[in-house]
Amino acid sequence: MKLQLALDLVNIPEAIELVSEVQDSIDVVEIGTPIINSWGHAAVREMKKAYPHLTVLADVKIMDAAGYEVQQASAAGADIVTILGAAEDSSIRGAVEAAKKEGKEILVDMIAVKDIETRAKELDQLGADYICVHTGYDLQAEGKDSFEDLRKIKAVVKNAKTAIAGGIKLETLPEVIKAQPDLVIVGGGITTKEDKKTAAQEIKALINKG
Ligand SMILES: O=C(CO)[C@H](O)[C@H](O)COP(=O)(O)O
Repeated sequence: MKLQLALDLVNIPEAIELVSEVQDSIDVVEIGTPIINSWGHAAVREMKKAYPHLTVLADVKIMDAAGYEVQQASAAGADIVTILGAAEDSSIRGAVEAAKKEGKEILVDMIAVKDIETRAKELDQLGADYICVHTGYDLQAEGKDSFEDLRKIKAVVKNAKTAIAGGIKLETLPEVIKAQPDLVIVGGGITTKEDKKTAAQEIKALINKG
């Protein structure tokens, strides 16, 4: 199990500064959608330049023109690029093809997908590298989580790696670990803490215990 730090509500210098505190505990650093919407691919480029040893994920949440979008994010330095599970199959195929060509990976975000099991099976066949269950901020505010969805996709996915995102913190991590995803994505569970280094270390230690 790997740990991905999601950076959403910071600017580029703040993102780079924050990673300096936690880099020893994380495997992947995510440039979140709000950062990319505000500052573009420059955020991906700057992060990769600052931490070439870290895997950088660009959370561009692609919905269309997938091959082009993957190629642009890859050129900026992204190692993993996200696309929405609700996108057309042809877009998923385009994203997977473009990523393969660049030696990158695709993470499919299942946010707002209603029939998680059926779509996860299809995405697995279409060659997704990761399939990620995700409770976005708006549903987190209604008290929802993705633990049950993770168990559902784990039961049907044969080739892709699995991931989970959305409101995960130290207290809820044991529930996540039980389902054994390949990638655990944590944003606020680290970034909102006064002592981010310790928060990341504690989360990583629990993940390493498995
Ligand atoms: O993609 C996202 C929101 O759309 C976030 O990056 C993801 O939900 C992880 O952040 P948090 O742990 O704070 O929920």
